[in-house]
Amino acid sequence: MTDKTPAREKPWLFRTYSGHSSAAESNKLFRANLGKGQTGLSVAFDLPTQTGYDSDHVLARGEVGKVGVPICHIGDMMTLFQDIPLEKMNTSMTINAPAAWLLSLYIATAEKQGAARSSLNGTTQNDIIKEYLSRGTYIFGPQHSLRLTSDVIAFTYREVPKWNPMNVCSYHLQEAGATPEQELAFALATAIAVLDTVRPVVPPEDFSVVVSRISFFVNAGIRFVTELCKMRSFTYLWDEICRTRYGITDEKARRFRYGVQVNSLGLTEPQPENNVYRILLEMLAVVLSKDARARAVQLPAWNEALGLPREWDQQWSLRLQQIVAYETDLLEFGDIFNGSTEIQRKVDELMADARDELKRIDDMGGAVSAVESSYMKQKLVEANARRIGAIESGEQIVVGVNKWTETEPSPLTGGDGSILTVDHKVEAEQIERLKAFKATRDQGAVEAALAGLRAAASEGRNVMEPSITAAHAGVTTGEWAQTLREVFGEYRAPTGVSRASANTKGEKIVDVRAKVETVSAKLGRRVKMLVGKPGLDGHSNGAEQIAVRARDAGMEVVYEGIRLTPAQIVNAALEEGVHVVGLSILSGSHIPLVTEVLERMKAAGIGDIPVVAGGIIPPEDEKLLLAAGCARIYTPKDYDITTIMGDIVDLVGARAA
Ligand SMILES: CC(C)(COP(=O)(O)OP(=O)(O)OC[C@H]1O[C@@H](n2cnc3c(N)ncnc32)[C@H](O)[C@@H]1OP(=O)(O)O)[C@@H](O)C(=O)NCCC(=O)NCCSC(=O)CCC(=O)O
Repeated sequence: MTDKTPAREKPWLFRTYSGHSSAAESNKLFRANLGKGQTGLSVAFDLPTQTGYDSDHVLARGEVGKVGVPICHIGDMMTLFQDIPLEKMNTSMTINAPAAWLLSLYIATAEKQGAARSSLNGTTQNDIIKEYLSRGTYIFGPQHSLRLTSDVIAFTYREVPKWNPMNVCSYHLQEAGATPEQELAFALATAIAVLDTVRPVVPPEDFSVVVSRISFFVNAGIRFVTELCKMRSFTYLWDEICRTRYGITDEKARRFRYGVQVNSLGLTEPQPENNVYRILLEMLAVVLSKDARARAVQLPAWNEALGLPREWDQQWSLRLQQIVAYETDLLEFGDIFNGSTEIQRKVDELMADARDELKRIDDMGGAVSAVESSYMKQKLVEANARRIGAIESGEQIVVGVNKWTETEPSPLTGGDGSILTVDHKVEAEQIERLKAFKATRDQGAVEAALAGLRAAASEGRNVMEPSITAAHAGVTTGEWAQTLREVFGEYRAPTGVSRASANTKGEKIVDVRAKVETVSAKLGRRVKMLVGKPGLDGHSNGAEQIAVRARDAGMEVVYEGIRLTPAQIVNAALEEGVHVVGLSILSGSHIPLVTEVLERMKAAGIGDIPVVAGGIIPPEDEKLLLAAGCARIYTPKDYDITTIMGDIVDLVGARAA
């Protein structure tokens, strides 16, 4: 270093998406991560918490503490942030349908720590539109959900002014297969739907501040030059929308502020060490251009396609960010792409396509109509089908997957313990703690708080203050959500599968179609497959692609969407008279859920119908499931769906014979 070393920009926030098992375990993990130089926290909640159920609910079975931390009440939240002063932290909470509730617990916890609401920094994800399209943790219908989002926004801009009440997410759309143009258009259409909902409920003079608090959560895939251009396009388009649609004159209020997690969909199970390169390239897309730089980054771990990452795996990802920020000279430069005609050409192209798509959605009546009519979902299912088709045909190269698959044995993945496994005991222990907590509550205060919440929800008043009162009174996550379920009702989003066409090409699908005809002739009716998603996991891409391809192969397909109980799936198999059942589970709860389906099928007298399962299933679990009676297991390495279809028809054919 010399005297001439230029001043460095402040780096973005460093986070890792973490949380599992229990509040106490997750607190330990948070403090360890902060000790390693992480500058913010990103909380992963388990699926029961994300869908508004307490750990002792029947639907929570097998899911407690799996993909995140279970938070049932203020006691759990206080444990989660024990010895972490919230007034000094910048916390992201990936919470959507019950965002108002988890924010209330967070505020109540801060208040117990002696911190003022106004000091809090952070983000509640709170983007329900993409839950219908991709993540699947919605509870209520679009109108009621947007009203809750709008309540959070209208509350925070006054009471918690540094809080980001929502992150409009294009991240999960890319995980569902979205093209860069779709990511731009669908996310911006979502932001418009939210602002159009909140505009009438805030005084006009406050609207510019409200707009300035809208922030985004974006993805970055491996085509990193296009992704870099996508980020620049987002910045220009958001500025344009704020100016022209909302008349925002303050330039600062129009800034495109975004956080990032880079792509998980493209991480490979074969030769997983190569994912480190992918993650670095993807990160460059969001940090290289200063004028469109991410303000917060979290990176997936190299082994995410294998299972849950361990602390060391997360540390390796954090170190990658630190090397880019502190060892390279990146932060010493202004924008290194301004003036590049090639970059601008691509940006203009992306913006033109995104504007066309935005106009189409606007003409349909906006993002909510485009969800309800299943337009957006169908487009995503089709885009993902094209992506998978290109990998199958070899048109899109994925190193180690469809090319250069030969490999030396990896020293990183050998033996047990190369991924994190959550102890099965955590569920029972969490339920015990919940029982003990409930026993200490003032029941009168709980009931009064729930009555206050119900009244606010049904009378159209902001639910935030009553929710904070409920948090202090010891109301649980399940009680809060159940009260609102009773007022708003529940919702099932369109699957987008019935109208999506796959149009698979190549000889292999022609062979499978012929096989389906032969087996159907033998059966005397068309081969019929049930595609089921048991449990609370809402990541439905796999199930959708199987359903679409099975239909393309000539099968009749029953797919009723996410979050079904094993009992409902077995009922559907009986009623629909299917010949094969395919189950998809990505949350790690495959053992209890698949075995329950198998047992119930036996009990219902249809135990001879073949059951196949797909998901992130480690080899040891694969053995257990095959021993329990599962006919086939598919994991991310089985990327060729047409081959899977061939396999499935063979299974049905063998049974028919
Ligand atoms: C978008 C942000 C980063 C905004 O955060 P903050 O409010 O803390 O930041 P900020 O104050 O807006 O910005 C920080 C600094 O950058 C400056 N700044 C911001 N935007 C700027 C811009 N466009 N141009 C120039 N400067 C800018 C600000 O003035 C400020 O500077 P000064 O400091 O000088 O004032 C946030 O919402 C966030 O962290 N989002 C990501 C959340 C996340 O990680 N979610 C994980 C989801 S995990 C997930 O979904 C996993 C997958 C799954 O579960 O399915």
